[in-house]
Amino acid sequence: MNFLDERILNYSIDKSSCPSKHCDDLELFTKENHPLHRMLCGKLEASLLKFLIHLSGAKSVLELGTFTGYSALSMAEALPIDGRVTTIDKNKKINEIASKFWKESKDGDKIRALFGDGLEVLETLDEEFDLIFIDADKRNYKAYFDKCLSLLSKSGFIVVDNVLWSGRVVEEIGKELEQDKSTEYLVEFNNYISSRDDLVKTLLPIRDGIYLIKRDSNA
Ligand SMILES: C[S@@+](CC[C@H](N)C(=O)[O-])C[C@H]1O[C@@H](n2cnc3c(N)ncnc32)[C@H](O)[C@@H]1O
Repeated sequence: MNFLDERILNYSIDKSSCPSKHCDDLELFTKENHPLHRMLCGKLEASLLKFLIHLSGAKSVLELGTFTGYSALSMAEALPIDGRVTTIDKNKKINEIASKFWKESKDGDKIRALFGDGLEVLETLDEEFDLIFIDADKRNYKAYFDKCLSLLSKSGFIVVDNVLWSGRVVEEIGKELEQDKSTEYLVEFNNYISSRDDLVKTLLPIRDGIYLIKRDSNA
């Protein structure tokens, strides 16, 4: 869900540095060919991810939830030549779309795709990441976060998508909107993050809610 009026969203996109035409083609292809295209992070969030990479000088990015490879390619475009995006997804089939578009992009060879259950694949990694983008199943958000924190470089940060879950996180359980399991996981996750004094965090009501989190170096 977008919390912004569509005209304001489009105006913001128009005034931002957005992913390339190649990413636009991938986004369009996904919209025309995949029933779950709403899972795409979209232009404005991709623009924010790119900006954060430029701002922080991140070189090593980890993503949980590749889908058709849109956010991975957007982030790869912002990385220096020796930068790398490692992206994990359990669904190898959708990844065929990602691979096709990545191969056609000059930035595609910065992307390494790993397949399997997110938590299991995370256990196999023993390197540090400057930016970690969590955008997979909501059930495992807390477990992903805890593991990802241990893989973060000293000045690294974590971006977590969909934390407002179309606004359901503020609905009272049993009232108006039927609370689904994912809402419960997200409410728990958001409470967990906000309760931790060792973290600096800001929750942005952009698109479906984006949590930016890093260790508090003063704590
Ligand atoms: C919201 S989509 C990712 C969208 C992508 N980041 C983008 O913006 O283009 C979520 C992805 O998480 C993957 N996923 C769900 N559960 C998973 C799990 N347990 N392990 C790994 N990937 C998982 C799904 O297959 C899906 O492709």
